[in-house]
Amino acid sequence: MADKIRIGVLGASGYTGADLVRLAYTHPKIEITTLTANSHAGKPMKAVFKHFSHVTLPDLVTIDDADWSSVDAVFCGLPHGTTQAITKSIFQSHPHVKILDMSADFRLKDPAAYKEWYGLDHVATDIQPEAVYGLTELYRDDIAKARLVACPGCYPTAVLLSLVPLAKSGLIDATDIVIDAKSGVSGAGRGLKENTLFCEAGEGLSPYSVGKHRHSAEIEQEIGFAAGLDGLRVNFTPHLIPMSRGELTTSYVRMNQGASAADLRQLLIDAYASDPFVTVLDEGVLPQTQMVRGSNYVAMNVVPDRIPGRAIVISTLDNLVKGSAGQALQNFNIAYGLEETMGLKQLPLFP
Ligand SMILES: NC(=O)C1=CN([C@@H]2O[C@H](COP(=O)(O)OP(=O)(O)OC[C@H]3O[C@@H](n4cnc5c(N)ncnc54)[C@H](OP(=O)(O)O)[C@@H]3O)[C@@H](O)[C@H]2O)C=CC1
Ligand SMILES: CC(=O)N[C@@H](CCC(=O)OP(=O)(O)O)C(=O)O
Repeated sequence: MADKIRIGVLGASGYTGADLVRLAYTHPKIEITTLTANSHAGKPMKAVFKHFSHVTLPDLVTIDDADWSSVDAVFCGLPHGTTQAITKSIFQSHPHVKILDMSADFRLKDPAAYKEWYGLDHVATDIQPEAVYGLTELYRDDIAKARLVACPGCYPTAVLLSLVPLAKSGLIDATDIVIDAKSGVSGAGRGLKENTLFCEAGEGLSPYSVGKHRHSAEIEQEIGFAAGLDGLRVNFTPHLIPMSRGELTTSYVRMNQGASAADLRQLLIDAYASDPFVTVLDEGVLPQTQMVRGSNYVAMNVVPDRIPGRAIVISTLDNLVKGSAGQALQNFNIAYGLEETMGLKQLPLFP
């Protein structure tokens, strides 16, 4: 392998693309060669983002002007729906390129489910079977062999890391899960949206997409696989909170006969004993977004519910790092046989 792996980033003028560039810039095995944008095409990165004022990066170009033969890997931070055609084109015309997609377009295995949740026909169903769901800690072996990695959504990453081992073990009843989730505003992307304006998102807390958020489909798919259940349903309610990054999910679960919250916690400790980015906190210590901000870490814990037979599982991550760009880079490291933590070792930012 050449000393450096040349990467392109689709959607580098967006939040996930820019955070990928931020992390990749100091990665010892990466050379950033191509950055694309839509409305910002033609501009230097430092004209779009103030935090890139100190470094030299390629200027933003349109997707049509990018040369894919000069990259080895592509990270994709495009809105869902705009990802499929370009991914398929690169995948088929440049067999040496690996693609790490941060959008939702290749996460759902069933094209009918994609149509149901995203309201669009999938235009790359022929390459969908090649996509590996990029929840690193659960699919590491498949990611190592994949050319197309569909990185999970930010909420599903927090929820699934904390619940899949429990659902798989049978310690919880996978058919009775209620998830209360909260996200910082960057989760909605950089585009102008009225509910994300400072005056409208600040000093407020808003539930949204109640009973119909599209991440329900991903969560149900993966917990369903883990529990061996078809047609599983979960209750998932997201909220927008006035902070720029970070999210926290609180899952209310019913335990199967005889299990305790301590058993659930011990199972998570054992499941993630050798995973560098998953921290099961000490007994009684509650996850907070401040534990993970700006880092690839996930912090989680389990506490007993006052209602007998129930437990509360809390998980937190940074939506732009472990929830998207960081996990994509972690998957890139695995796909290229590099140390999994390369470029991702920075501790959370505090305060
Ligand atoms: N934000 C988050 O926390 C997370 C986001 N994701 C997913 O990652 C993807 C990117 O999200 P995010 O970075 O937040 O989004 P942003 O809205 O911040 O950025 C979108 C990027 O895509 C470009 N773009 C938009 N439309 C087109 C188009 N038609 N053709 C080509 N390029 C286009 C934009 O270019 P320009 O600005 O120049 O117009 C920009 O670079 C989405 O699929 C999102 O759902 C996944 C996990 C977490
Ligand atoms: C606060 C906020 O709006 N968050 C986004 C989640 C971002 C994400 O993970 O989106 P994808 O699944 O499309 O990749 C949302 O709820 O839609």
